[in-house]
Amino acid sequence: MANSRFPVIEIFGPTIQGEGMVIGQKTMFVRTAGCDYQCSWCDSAFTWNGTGKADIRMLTAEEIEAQLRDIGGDTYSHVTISGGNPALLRQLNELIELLHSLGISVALETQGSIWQDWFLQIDELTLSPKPPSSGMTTDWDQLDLIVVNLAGQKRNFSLKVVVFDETDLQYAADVHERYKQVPFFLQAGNDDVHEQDSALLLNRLIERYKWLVDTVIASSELTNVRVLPQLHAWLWGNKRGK
Ligand SMILES: C[S@@+](CC[C@H](N)C(=O)[O-])C[C@H]1O[C@@H](n2cnc3c(N)ncnc32)[C@H](O)[C@@H]1O
Ligand SMILES: Nc1nc2[nH]cc(C(=O)O)c2c(=O)[nH]1
Ligand code: SF4
Ligand SMILES: [Mg+2]
Repeated sequence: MANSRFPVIEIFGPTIQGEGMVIGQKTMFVRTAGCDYQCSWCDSAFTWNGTGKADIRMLTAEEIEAQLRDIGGDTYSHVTISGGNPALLRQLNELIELLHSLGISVALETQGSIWQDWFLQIDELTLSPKPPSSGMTTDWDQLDLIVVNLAGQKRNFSLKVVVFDETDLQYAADVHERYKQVPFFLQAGNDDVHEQDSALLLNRLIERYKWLVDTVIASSELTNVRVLPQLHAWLWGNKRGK
């Protein structure tokens, strides 16, 4: 009987996947607490900075699935696990296997800092290494290991780098060059994760996305890439649980 408990900070949806390789996919979200990074511009800092502590529930896979069903009823067949860094959770295969047994596909968002064997069970895995503006340092050996393991098993995975400035763009080009065979996504950074005026924020997000699109169009290093915004932030601003 699988009965590990996982630190869950929010379960929400159905919504649409706002980012990356399955953008637009109707999905539920399970957001776990805790992260081994502290990105300067993290739009989910409540998962690791203590401000979301009161919302954390230690749930088993069965309890998570029951809450997904309570909230989403029969309106979903896809679940995205995000965080924080869900790769901190060694037994998460218990949740993945339960969801798979119910015919539900599972996507995952992680920064590529920690490997878990259950990565091989994820249907759509996004690795999002962090550029210099985040203040974080990439562990290239670890990221190499993760990419080699996933590519070696022909898993469905991609790389997604959030870009705020020219230095981040060069980092993105370096990541893409290092892992040329991996589907590559660039994402415009939201540089005001506290703005509550959604109209004001939208103008800013469109402007940042346009800058990134124009810059990538002009780039000779970034050719076989896709450039995306965070669609959920365009629709719902910095609102949590969307
Ligand atoms: C909140 S993180 C959680 C999963 C994992 N820790 C990671 O970073 O991949 C999910 C995604 O949101 C992106 N993200 C976080 N803050 C952002 C921001 N201010 N602007 C754009 N993307 C952001 C991350 O780069 C990552 O791709
Ligand atoms: N709609 C929606 N799409 C997302 N894609 C990645 C997200 C994340 O926080 O990992 C996210 C999120 O928080 N909301
Ligand atoms: S790795 Fe992800 S969750 Fe962790 S601080 Fe960075 S953006 Fe936030
Ligand atoms: Mg998010």
